[in-house]
Amino acid sequence: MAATAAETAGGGRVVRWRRWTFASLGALMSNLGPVWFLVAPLLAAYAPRRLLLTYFNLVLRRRARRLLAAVDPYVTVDIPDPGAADAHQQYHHRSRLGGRGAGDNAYEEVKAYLSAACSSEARELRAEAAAEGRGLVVSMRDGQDVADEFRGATMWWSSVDEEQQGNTRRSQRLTFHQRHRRLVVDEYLPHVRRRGRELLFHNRRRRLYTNNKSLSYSSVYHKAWSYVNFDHPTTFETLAMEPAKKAAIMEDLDAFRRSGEFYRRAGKPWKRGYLLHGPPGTGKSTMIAAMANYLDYDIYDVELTMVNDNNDLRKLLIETTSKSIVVIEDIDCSLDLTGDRATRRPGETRGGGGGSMVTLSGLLNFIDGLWSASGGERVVVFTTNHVEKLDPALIRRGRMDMHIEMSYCRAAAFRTLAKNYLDVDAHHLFDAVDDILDKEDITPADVAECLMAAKRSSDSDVTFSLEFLIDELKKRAMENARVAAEAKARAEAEAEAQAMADDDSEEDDDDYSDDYTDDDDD
Ligand SMILES: Nc1ncnc2c1ncn2[C@@H]1O[C@H](COP(=O)(O)OP(=O)(O)OP(=O)(O)O)[C@@H](O)[C@H]1O
Repeated sequence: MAATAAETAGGGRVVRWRRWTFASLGALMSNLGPVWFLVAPLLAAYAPRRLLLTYFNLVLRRRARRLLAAVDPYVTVDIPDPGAADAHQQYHHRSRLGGRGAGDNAYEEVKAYLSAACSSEARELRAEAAAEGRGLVVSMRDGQDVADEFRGATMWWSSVDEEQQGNTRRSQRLTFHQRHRRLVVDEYLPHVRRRGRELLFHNRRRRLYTNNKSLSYSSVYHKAWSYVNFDHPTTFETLAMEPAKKAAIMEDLDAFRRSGEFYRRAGKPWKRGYLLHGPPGTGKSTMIAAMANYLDYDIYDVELTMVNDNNDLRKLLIETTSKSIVVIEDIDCSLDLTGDRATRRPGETRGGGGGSMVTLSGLLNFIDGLWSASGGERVVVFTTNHVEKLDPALIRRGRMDMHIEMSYCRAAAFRTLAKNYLDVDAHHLFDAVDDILDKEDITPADVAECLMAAKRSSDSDVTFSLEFLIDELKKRAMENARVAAEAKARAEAEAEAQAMADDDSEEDDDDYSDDYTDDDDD
């Protein structure tokens, strides 16, 4: 009974506690009523999901993946758009600067590859104006797939847009069977990028760069090069030159272009040097344009007088890109070829005024040495009107691999100019023109100028144009003869004056030695 009373007393305490607890909870709930109304469904929906997710991540994920692989054996790789406002432009900026940062170009390269692949495959396409270069870039519309066969394996590509933190992120998605994983990583993706790079390179607009004046201080905003788009129409076909000589140059360029592997194996920089020499107007600049068009290269025209010193020259040349022609025109005028300017005081040049401190050895060291480190293919062209003035160190073989003499216009070169300007292959007046050109040294520039003038006078009359040309050539021949005669007379007069001056000085010496002897005698 006592026990019962105690139990009753204990039960009463419990009941009281319970009551108090429920009463308190009731009060709390009634206070939190509206909040609870919101929180309760969230708790109900979220907490178990969260718990489930945590459990899945900790315990089941690996097993689920293994299970999934058995069920779905396909692997996807996303190549995301780096998201730059103008990624295409960036591609060109980076790739033209020697391929630095090339890792970021994967998206553009894949897009270019797919542009070629998908235009025949996908049915819903998007065409955008190329940021650089010609025409349109065709790509897949979102949700479109294209299949690409590679070494017997099928790869699927699709273009996907995904929302990420409020931004739309575009990727090119590659899907393939997991058994092709090695093939994709080792061969297919490198193949896609290589082909894409080639397409982008081919599609780009070529450029003619000129160097800006070097600053005496370094500035991140200073651009070493400025450029314009290069659209020169000259080709080897329109270049007036002996056909055999022309063919030899084209063969040499072809061999160079194909020899990347050889240069790599031999551990030599992949470069080739050409020395173009000949009188003004024989087509040295025209030849450079023809080479650039033939090789599909950019041109870097280096004005050495704008370069402070060897260090600046090095910085300048290191920024030139692969597949380019680096040109130094009139090398005999731009450099002191007989002495090393490094021995001069800063700011002192041949004439004593301020100017470039680039030395021949600086230029040669760079061409021979440092470029090997930067890789890529480069053609170096020096031009001069006076090959006889050049330092042998500059023109020795191996440095300047091919010496090309640009000569006066003879019969074969005239045929090309007649075709270019008059669109004619044969004419009875050609023999008369050949006669003059065989005897007289007239440059292709002069012949071209006469043909232009004739064309302006009578647009379609070939006979009139050739007669006009013959008259002009005769006048120039006479003018040449007059200039030559004057030069000869001047040279003879100078020689005579020199001889007289030598005689006088000999007489003075004799007088002086006589006086001296007389004084001695005294
Ligand atoms: N071999 C050539 N073939 C076709 N056109 C030529 C040739 N040579 C000269 N010309 C014509 O003459 C113009 C001047 O020639 P170009 O500037 O190439 O000569 P250059 O030898 O470089 O002269 P310079 O030494 O004065 O720079 C060219 O724009 C071109 O129209």
